[in-house]
Amino acid sequence: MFQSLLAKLSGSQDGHTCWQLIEQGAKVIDVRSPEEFNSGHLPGAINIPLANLESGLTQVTDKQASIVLYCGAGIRAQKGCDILKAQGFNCAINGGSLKDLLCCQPI
Ligand SMILES: O=S(=O)([O-])[S-]
Repeated sequence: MFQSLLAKLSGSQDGHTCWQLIEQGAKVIDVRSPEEFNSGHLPGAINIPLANLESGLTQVTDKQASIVLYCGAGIRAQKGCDILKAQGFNCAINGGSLKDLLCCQPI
């Protein structure tokens, strides 16, 4: 509940929009810590902790690529979006929290 509220306040996209993008091939970046990532993450997500994002995004070279970032409640994901947009990745969106994304994962 608290995480969902934080996700809304962080400016994250709704989960269904995120899943549509993911199904269309968007890159999925989990900006949480490796410990958080290892305790559960979205299938296909890559882990680039927020602190490493500026230098760590070597897997994505196409600046027009859709990128969905998520974290625990959307705050770090929003910061990550801001970092990527400053680098010219204009299609980066805040997917909010892992929990919210899992809740609306298409079957
Ligand atoms: O939203 S958060 O995972 O940075 S607390």
